[in-house]
Amino acid sequence: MKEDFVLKKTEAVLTTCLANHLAFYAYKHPNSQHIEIGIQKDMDLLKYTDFADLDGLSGFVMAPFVSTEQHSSWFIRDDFNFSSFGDDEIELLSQYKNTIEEKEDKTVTGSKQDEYFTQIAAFLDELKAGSLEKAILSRIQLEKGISEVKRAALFLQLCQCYPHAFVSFVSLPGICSWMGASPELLFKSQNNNSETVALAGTLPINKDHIQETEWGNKEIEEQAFVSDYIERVFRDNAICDYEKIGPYTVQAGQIVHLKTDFRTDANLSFKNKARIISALHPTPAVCGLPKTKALDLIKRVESHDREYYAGFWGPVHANGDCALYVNLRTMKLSENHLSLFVGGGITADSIPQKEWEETQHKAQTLLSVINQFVSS
Ligand SMILES: C=C(O[C@H]1C=CC=C(C(=O)O)[C@@H]1O)C(=O)O
Repeated sequence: MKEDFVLKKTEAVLTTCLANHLAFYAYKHPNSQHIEIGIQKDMDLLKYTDFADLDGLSGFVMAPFVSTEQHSSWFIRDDFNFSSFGDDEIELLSQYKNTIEEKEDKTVTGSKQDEYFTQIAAFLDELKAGSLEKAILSRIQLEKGISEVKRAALFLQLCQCYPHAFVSFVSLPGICSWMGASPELLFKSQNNNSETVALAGTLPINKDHIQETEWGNKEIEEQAFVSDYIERVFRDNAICDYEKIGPYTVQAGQIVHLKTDFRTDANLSFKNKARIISALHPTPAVCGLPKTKALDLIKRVESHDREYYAGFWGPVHANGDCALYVNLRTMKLSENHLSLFVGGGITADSIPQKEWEETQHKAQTLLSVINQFVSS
């Protein structure tokens, strides 16, 4: 009963924010159903270049895959924070309105299947020549748009369907709006404990007991690249004392991944954390190895701008704690379209058809929920 009341109120708050063009974020952590909402009163959003500049602030970051003039790293202040619901908040919220109108994204295009196969062939040429070990190829799947009035309900449904994911919805009126259910932590720090994960390798679920999943060499190797990279970042940042658990199999919707957890209680200043975050991002789970060569290949071959896909997002607290997740299983919401961004790690052993199917499975994470709204 109380739960229903909170859900209704959450939906009403988000709907009011959307109607009044207020910049907001909403999210739930993995393994929690508690939804946090933060709303900024004005459109004076903070563009930051160095995460260290956010020291002492409380709000939410949304960082792109690569910072460009069009796609900045944003910080949204939590002028209103609706973690506990009183009676007067919606009333209070109605007093704030931005006049910015959402622009229709005219550049929006999906990736065609034959284009994906041409691109993967270009990736494989480079990988087989040995100039790099792994690179992530992504594509955009275009779907029909969801009207603004249904977006809050869509977010709540995603929260329900993916209890183990970081589910998030960010709306920056006149700039962009994204929603997703990420299985991948980039960096979390709470009470002097810091964690990250190496998540890579994908197979469809086909067993009742996921721990019995039989992983092939390609997946084991691509996940090991990410683990090795994290250990290198820890070493470079003088973190010698850490716990490493895995790799083990985890479920993310109808697919499974290999995951290794890394935890340390090393005393990290906010500056240290900022340095580690910028070294981790973009990890070899979304970019590749070596990082600069993979970035170059992605820029040359992919025909779309990744924007905030494979960037990171999450809350930052005034005491220096943060919980940042890789922006995966995600979509950009435009007036007439949903752009689902999906990708996968390509190595010299990749089989193009299998990689294509993997991106289809990943798209299902959001599609299975979206479809309930399109038909309703
Ligand atoms: C790049 C994506 O997933 C990454 C995370 C887990 C498994 C992955 C893989 O098996 O390729 C990717 O590295 C995506 O979902 O778009």
